[in-house]
Amino acid sequence: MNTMDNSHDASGSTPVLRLQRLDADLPLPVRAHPTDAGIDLHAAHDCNLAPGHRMLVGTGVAITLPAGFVGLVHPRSGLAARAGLSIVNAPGTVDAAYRGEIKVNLINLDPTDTVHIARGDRIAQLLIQRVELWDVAEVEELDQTDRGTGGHGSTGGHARLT
Ligand SMILES: O=c1ccn([C@H]2C[C@H](O)[C@@H](COP(=O)(O)OP(=O)(O)OP(=O)(O)O)O2)c(=O)[nH]1
Ligand SMILES: [Mg+2]
Repeated sequence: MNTMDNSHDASGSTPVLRLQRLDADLPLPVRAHPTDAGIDLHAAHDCNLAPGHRMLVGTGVAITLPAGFVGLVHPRSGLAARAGLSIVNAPGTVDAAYRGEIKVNLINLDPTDTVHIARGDRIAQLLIQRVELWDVAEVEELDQTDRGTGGHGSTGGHARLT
C-alpha cells in the first residue's frame, strides 16, 4: 500500500484509514463488527478518575485523512451506562490535517465511584465523516424566516425545572 496516498477510495469499496501506531504494543484499533460506525480507540496508559475528574488520555495512534473528512471522537455507550464515563468535548474533532496522537478528554460523571482505566482498554470510538468546508462571508442582514430568532425552547414542551 502506498503510505503517501491518503485519498479517499472512490471505487465503491470500503475506504482505508491510514493509521500509524505510535505504541506498537497496543492493539490495532478496529471496528468490533464490520458495519459498526466507530473504530474503537485504546487507552495508552492506566488512569483512575475520581468522581467529577477528567484526564487527557492518549490512544497511541495518529491518522491521516484527506481534506473534506473529519474524525469524531465519541464516547462509548457501555462505559457511559456502566461507569458514567464520558468525554468533555464530545464529540472531539480530529482535523483532516492533524498528524499528532489522538487524545481523549475523559470525564467521570458518576457522583460517587472512581473509574479505573487500564492501558489497552477501549475508551472511545472514532467515526469518520465527510464535512463541508465553507468560506465565511459577512453580511449586513439575514433572510427572514418563520422561526426568526426564536430558540432555546421557544416552541414549548420542555421538561419542568424543580
Ligand atoms: O478529542 C480530540 C479533539 C481534538 N484532538 C486533536 C486533533 C485536532 O485536530 C486538534 C485540535 O482540536 P480542536 O480544533 O478541537 O481544538 P482547539 O482547541 O481548537 O485547538 P487548535 O487551536 O489546535 O485547533 O486536537 C484530539 O486528539 N482529540
Ligand atoms: Mg481548532
